[in-house]
Amino acid sequence: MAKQSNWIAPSILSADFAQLGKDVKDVLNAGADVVHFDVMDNHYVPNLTIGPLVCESLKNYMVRESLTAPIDVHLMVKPVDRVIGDFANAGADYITFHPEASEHIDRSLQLIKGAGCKAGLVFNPATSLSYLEHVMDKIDMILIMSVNPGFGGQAFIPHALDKLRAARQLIDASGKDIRLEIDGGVKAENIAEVAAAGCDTFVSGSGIFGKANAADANRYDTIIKQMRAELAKA
Ligand SMILES: O=C(CO)[C@H](O)[C@H](O)COP(=O)(O)O
Ligand SMILES: [Fe+2]
Repeated sequence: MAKQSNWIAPSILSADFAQLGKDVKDVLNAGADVVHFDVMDNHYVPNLTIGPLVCESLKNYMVRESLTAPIDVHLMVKPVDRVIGDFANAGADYITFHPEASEHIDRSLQLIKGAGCKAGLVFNPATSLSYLEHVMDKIDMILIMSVNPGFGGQAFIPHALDKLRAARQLIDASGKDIRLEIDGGVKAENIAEVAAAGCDTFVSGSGIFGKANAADANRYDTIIKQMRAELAKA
């Protein structure tokens, strides 16, 4: 299966939550493709962020503003299953979870698909891709973490590039349309190298929102253009 089109996925973890709708609208209008929505529970990871209520508000706002980008919910929660329906009802398009956080990975995937969402597994820097062995036919996305989960603004762990290459081989061998996403420390400076390793979906939080001047409605144009230009080189 050929690599899918490149998607830039701003992580709203680094947005201004006091004006979340506006930040999302402006970054999508600048050319971003997906809204990456980080859910942290202060249990699976040592940080606490946002839940289905915020997802629903954001989805409703996006519908009102005719913004059609998918919402990509990255669950960093344990247990996983109880919140799947809540996020599906709140408008999630993709729901990904960490296999270590689920007692029954196949059941969690079934719950996500049964709720009408696309499903994916997330791999921490030290988590083996072997969790994929029996579920390749049930997933739509593989997310490789290039930082340990829990915080934005961390440095990219280079070993993630080897993991991307290995995941790309598995996807190509499966012949399935599975997106390969990276998350953590992605910036305009390293996005081409990440793409060359086989990635097609690029989460970036501080690399996008950290660069902006809050007063300027076109504040994300330059960084998104720069990322696209780098991707064109890969
Ligand atoms: O899942 C995450 C952290 O667990 C975030 O999506 C990620 O850290 C994005 O932030 P940055 O691009 O600043 O590293
Ligand atoms: Fe994330």
